[in-house]
Amino acid sequence: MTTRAGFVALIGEPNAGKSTLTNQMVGAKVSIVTHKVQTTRARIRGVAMEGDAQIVLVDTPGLFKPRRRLDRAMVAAAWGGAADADIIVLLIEAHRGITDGVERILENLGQVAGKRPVALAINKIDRVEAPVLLKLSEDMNARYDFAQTFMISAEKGYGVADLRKWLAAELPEGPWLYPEDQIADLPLRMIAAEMTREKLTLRLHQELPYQLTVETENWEERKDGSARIDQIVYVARDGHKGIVLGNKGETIKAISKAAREELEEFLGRRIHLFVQVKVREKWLDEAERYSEMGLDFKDGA
Ligand SMILES: Nc1nc2c(ncn2[C@@H]2O[C@H](COP(=O)(O)OP(=O)(O)OP(=O)(O)O)[C@@H](O)[C@H]2O)c(=O)[nH]1
Repeated sequence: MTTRAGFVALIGEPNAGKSTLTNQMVGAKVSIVTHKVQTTRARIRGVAMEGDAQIVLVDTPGLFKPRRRLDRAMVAAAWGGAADADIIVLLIEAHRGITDGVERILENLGQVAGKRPVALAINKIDRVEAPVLLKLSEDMNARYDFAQTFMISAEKGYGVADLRKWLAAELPEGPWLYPEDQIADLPLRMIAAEMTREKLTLRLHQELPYQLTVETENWEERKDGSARIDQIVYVARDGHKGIVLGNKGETIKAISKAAREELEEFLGRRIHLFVQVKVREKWLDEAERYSEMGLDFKDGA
């Protein structure tokens, strides 16, 4: 059997539908979809199987105009993800057309992509009429030599199977990157970490969440059908630890409770969630950890 495997980077403006598409392709709620922009900080990988191919989806943060230091790092991260990938998929919104943001992406695309194939996925086709869609497809293809154009609705699932099939066929031959029996578990651990991170984002000062990371360290199934999940929130500084813990641990307790409730609803069973907060010194300098998460801070940020 010839197997194929590789990385597919989804790039696009905030809200283009990258998380929705990842979830649709993988078949599980891997990254948390919210109506707020720029919620996806780290690259969250979902693994989609298509025949003998393993498609590792890299869900990049939205590409947007950098303002602050961390914003610039996030843009670098988004492009970093694309630069590492075997295939790039540029996701745009059908009803918004070629926005300034899309223009900016197009400007850099050739350089980042090099010889890698770039597919265009026009998303949210449920929101426009066919002539608008065809015109947009023509205009985009006049600006860049896309390997293929897909018209999809990530939300409704239209066109997603075609995209997945095409990606599978384009990926290089090679062994799978994740063992088959781990694929089901992998997204769950990420989902659990994402849920906690989302609660942290909602609860804390807006700057802080970008500087912390949540990892699911342990997942233990219990005989009574419940599961014990241990997570660690890594922060950059001692001061941040205090903020995350809150007065007498109030903040972290509230966050854990909210995350546990969402997890229980998502999984449909009882969950015992234990969240610890730890300082990872020089977290911002740990290039290795960043690249693990898909964040690349080398770009002068
Ligand atoms: N009508 C319609 N809405 C969609 C479709 N796909 C996604 N959306 C909506 O668009 C919004 C943004 O989707 P996300 O998947 O969060 O977008 P994203 O690109 O991951 O956003 P960031 O992570 O912030 O960069 C959500 O409200 C989705 O429900 C679609 O095919 N049709």
